[in-house]
Amino acid sequence: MPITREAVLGELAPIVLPGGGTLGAADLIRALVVEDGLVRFVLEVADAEAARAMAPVEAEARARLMRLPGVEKVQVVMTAPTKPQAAPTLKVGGHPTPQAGPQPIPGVRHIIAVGSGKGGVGKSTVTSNLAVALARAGRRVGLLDADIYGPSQPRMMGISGRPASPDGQRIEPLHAHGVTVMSIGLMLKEGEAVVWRGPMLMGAMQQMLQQVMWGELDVLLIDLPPGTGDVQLSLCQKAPVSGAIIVSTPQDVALLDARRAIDMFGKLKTPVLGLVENMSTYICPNCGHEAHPFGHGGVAVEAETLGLPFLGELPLELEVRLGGDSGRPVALGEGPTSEAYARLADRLVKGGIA
Ligand SMILES: Nc1ncnc2c1ncn2[C@@H]1O[C@H](COP(=O)(O)OP(=O)(O)OP(=O)(O)O)[C@@H](O)[C@H]1O
Repeated sequence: MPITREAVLGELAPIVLPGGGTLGAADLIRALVVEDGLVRFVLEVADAEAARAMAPVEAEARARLMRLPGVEKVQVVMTAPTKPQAAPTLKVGGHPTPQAGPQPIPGVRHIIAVGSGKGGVGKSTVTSNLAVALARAGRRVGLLDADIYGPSQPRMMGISGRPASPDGQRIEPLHAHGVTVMSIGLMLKEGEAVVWRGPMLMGAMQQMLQQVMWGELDVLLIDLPPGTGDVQLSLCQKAPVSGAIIVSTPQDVALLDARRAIDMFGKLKTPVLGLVENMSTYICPNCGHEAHPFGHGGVAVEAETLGLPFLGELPLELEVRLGGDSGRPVALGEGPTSEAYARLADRLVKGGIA
């Protein structure tokens, strides 16, 4: 049986702290990730001295979790919260400011999150191409790259450079192919985000949503990190997300992961708009032969089983990768893939969500 977050939290909550009280009541667990046999989380402590005092708590947490069936590895990191900055700063990733529930982004009509159960299924490719297809259909489109662990939109959309901030508070997004673009990758030094904890991710998401000057947009697409984690949670808590699109390849394993992602959006009360099958049909550029290297139709069947809309199939095509690597999404041109994206865009527009 897979380990659940609830089981992990249930195991950790009763552990007694050195100064009295319990771990659960003190709310010190951050960035909990439960993935296959691995459980990792951050214990937030006041300072180095508190961290030393917490060593037995950490040991007990490890021991308790290792006794849970299915747990193979436990990673615990203790960190002290960063001190609040005195002046407004453009530093991305500070603690979030208190916010009472999801807050609309002024000027932005719809927010669509693009997620996937696992990495490498083409989520970023789909997001950039869909953004371009929507812009070609006359929509005012924004694209936020929130894939904190592997931001790829600067490369895929062909943008670079640090965004300007005229007043030190608001951030000016960049523009490419008719789309307003912001990537968390443009604000960070390489490798920086990898060490971020839950609250810092929340702060960064809040900044990207509220401090970027998005202007008037019909739709803002958000390229999420793969899987289910703190960024997804922050986004759905901080912004009124109209819905989520789940990208998957036809392979079963990807589908299993996709199901987890769908489940998470359900728990976060974010409607799943539908499933997209990427890397579906392969059309040989030389002879025109159609093949299905990863199987075919699995995502449509899964969508039906789950009672979710199937939004379309996107071919596996060399041009897609070349377009992504050169900063010119294939949806800018003509051909079967571009047409498939135009159909997907049209569906969203006709559905009144883009
Ligand atoms: N339909 C496609 N045809 C050919 N290549 C594709 C297709 N979709 C994606 N790719 C290529 O597959 C690789 C992974 O795609 P991408 O980065 O979009 O995946 P991802 O799901 O966003 O991954 P991650 O979340 O790990 O960043 C890229 O090199 C991309 O160009």
